[in-house]
Amino acid sequence: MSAIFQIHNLAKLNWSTDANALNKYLFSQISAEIAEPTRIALIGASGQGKSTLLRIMALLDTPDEGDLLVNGKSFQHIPARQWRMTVTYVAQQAVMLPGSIEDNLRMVSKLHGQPYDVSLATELLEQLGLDYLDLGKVAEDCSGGEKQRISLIRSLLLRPEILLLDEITASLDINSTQKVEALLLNWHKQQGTTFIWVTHDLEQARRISNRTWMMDKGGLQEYSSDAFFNEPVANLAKRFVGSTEGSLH
Ligand SMILES: Nc1ncnc2c1ncn2[C@@H]1O[C@H](COP(=O)(O)OP(=O)(O)OP(=O)(O)O)[C@@H](O)[C@H]1O
Repeated sequence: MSAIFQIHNLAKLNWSTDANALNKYLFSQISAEIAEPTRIALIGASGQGKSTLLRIMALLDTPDEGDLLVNGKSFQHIPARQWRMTVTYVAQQAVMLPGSIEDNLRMVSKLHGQPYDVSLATELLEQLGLDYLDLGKVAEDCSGGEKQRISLIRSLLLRPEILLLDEITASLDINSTQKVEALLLNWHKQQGTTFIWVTHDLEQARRISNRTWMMDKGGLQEYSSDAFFNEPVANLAKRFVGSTEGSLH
């Protein structure tokens, strides 16, 4: 049986035209395989290309070299819209579609020709503490944290096989962050959805993952989260090269 997701020798050229730029590539020779449903924390210092890698995985940006395969099929043979129903990106800055909150929740299913699951939407709104919202409210008028959670629900309604989560709790308070983490851990358990979650919060990375991918110096290293986070903090810090943002307490 094919792996759920494969990355083969992926590279993205550095767009800097500065002849003195240190590296030709933002990242290169990135390979990884997800053989079974997995919870992955993607960590690394700012500017390493974590968001760019996720966006390429969702075909929102193009790789300069290499291949991506979902269930054994290359991205070159799958229409982007179909690909994104399987590999769905949730952005850090949630963008609301025009219309109401309900329009937003319905619209994505409509765009992808899937029935709108109203009971699931209601359940997810409740689990994320959004059941107080008037669904007729203009989505654009919601707060940043509300938009973030609406956008996550919008993506979950597609029931993708792989969720790419880009710092999705960065604008949330602790209470809402806990709700998002609990919902996604439960969703993974119930639905077998793989997620790759970019976070700068190493405590969060430890809580939500069983594998850790670390981007550093243009490459990607893979670890078991148990092994990675059980190391002495000093070693961890050394591995987290160049980063001043890791916050393991
Ligand atoms: N071809 C490219 N595509 C995207 N970014 C590029 C490219 N070439 C150079 N860059 C630079 O590399 C960095 C990539 O940013 P990106 O958001 O992917 O990194 P990140 O690891 O997610 O950072 P952060 O943790 O700060 O969000 C940016 O500084 C961008 O200007």
